[in-house]
Amino acid sequence: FSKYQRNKNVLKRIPGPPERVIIGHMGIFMQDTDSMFTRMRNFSKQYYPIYRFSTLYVDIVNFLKPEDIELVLSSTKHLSKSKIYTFLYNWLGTGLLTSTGTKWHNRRKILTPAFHFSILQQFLHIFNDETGKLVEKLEQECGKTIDVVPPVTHFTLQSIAETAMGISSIDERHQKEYKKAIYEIGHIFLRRLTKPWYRINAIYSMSKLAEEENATVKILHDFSTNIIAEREKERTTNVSQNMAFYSKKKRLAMLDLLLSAKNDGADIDYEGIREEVDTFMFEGHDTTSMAISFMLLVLANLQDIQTKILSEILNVVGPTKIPTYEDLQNLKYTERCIKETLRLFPSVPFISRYASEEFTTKTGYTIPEGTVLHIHIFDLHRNAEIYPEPLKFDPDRFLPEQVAERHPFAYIPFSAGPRNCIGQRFALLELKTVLCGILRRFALEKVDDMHDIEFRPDLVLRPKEDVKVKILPRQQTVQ
Ligand code: HEM
Repeated sequence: FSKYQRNKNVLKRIPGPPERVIIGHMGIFMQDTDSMFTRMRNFSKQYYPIYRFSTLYVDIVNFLKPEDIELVLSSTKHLSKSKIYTFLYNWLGTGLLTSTGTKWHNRRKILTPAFHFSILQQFLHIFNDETGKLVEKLEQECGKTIDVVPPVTHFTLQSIAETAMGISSIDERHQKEYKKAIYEIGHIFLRRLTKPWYRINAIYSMSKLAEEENATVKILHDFSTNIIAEREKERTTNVSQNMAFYSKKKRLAMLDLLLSAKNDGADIDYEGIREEVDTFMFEGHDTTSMAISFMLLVLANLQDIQTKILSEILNVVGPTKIPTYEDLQNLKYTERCIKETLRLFPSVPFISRYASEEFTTKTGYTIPEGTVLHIHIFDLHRNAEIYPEPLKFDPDRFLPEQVAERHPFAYIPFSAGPRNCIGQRFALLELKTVLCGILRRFALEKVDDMHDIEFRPDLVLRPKEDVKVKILPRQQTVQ
């Protein structure tokens, strides 16, 4: 890399000379995607608090300071996602994650009630049942070291299918195919991203990679189409039971809400429903799966934290009782540990927007319209200026008095502002439920050091290798 100024208008210090500009030559794109994650971390350190990454075809400004991040995320002007999200269109269409403008606004309005707390309360028994099944599965692994990601992913996939989609279960074969396709689509996305010539649709569509993408998307779409068909069948054959399931206020879970909206003539057709099913199946299982897996890794590493969480669970819920919604709300220490896990291991490590008009950052740069804006959640959360000893796992960082001292945009695992994560309360509830189930039955022991974990670039924060934890039967002596 050479560090120099390319286009004075793109990133302009006010006052003073332009700086902090990296020009990427083609060499970077030819390198393997493996080192990309580490390279991004190095740039963030070297060029903090803001830098421009410039290539032949795009200018990206990278934001690392909460004050600047707030400007982007809280604004109603920069709500559009950047061009890289268009690489997901073949699979996700323009569902809630990828859409813009009126379409996004209307969909968000339709879908928000599906995550109301009265709906989430009704999901709790599903989280509890699925936790029971996960615990049974782990029981067979007692005494062994396992990669926790596969069983946890099975749990989160089953949970999102049963809750948001209202499906009773997904058979093992379809689950396997779907999980494999999700890994593949992430890999294809990355390979396309790092090859500039694949930005030109005409070239990409003739490539071997596009062929691979189409085959993978077919598997993913078959999966979502089956879910919709199954739910439609269940709705017509089981009307009275369905009505009893939902609250008297007639709030519906996600897929039922969309099917009803379509039947009532709202502006959504079958394709529209499928893009949301694809979006929510993915966002609703992969993010939580990584969060739970990293949480188990942290607890296996830090016995004192594990003991304290278990102690809180035993005091608030008890040794065997199935947790109620209220119990879970009272797990305050556990919640702080979940937050600290998502600080160190944010399931979505970066997000990207498009500047729809010129603005000036708090750090003093003019960002012209059309610039791609990258927000590095991973680096923000590990910034030593904001979080002293950033690698230290310290749940007290989330005590109200400590939170009050930080900038509100210093912690954004669920993004923030109008386009924040619609599923964040769903995720917290799921995480707390599964922790209750696992920690009361098993003691987790360290295998790998949590700070030795290396990541690979993907749609979510993924480890390069397994997340290994040793599972032992718990002697419930902690009080
Ligand atoms: C620990 C778990 C989770 C984390 C860390 C997380 C994080 C995020 C982040 C950072 C975004 C912003 C993405 C962007 O701007 O590109 C987002 C958006 C979104 N999330 Fe989550 N998420 C989690 C769980 C969930 C769950 C459980 C669901 C669904 C049940 C969900 C559904 C969505 C959707 C649909 C969006 C797009 C929202 C919009 O643009 O209006 N997420 N999530």
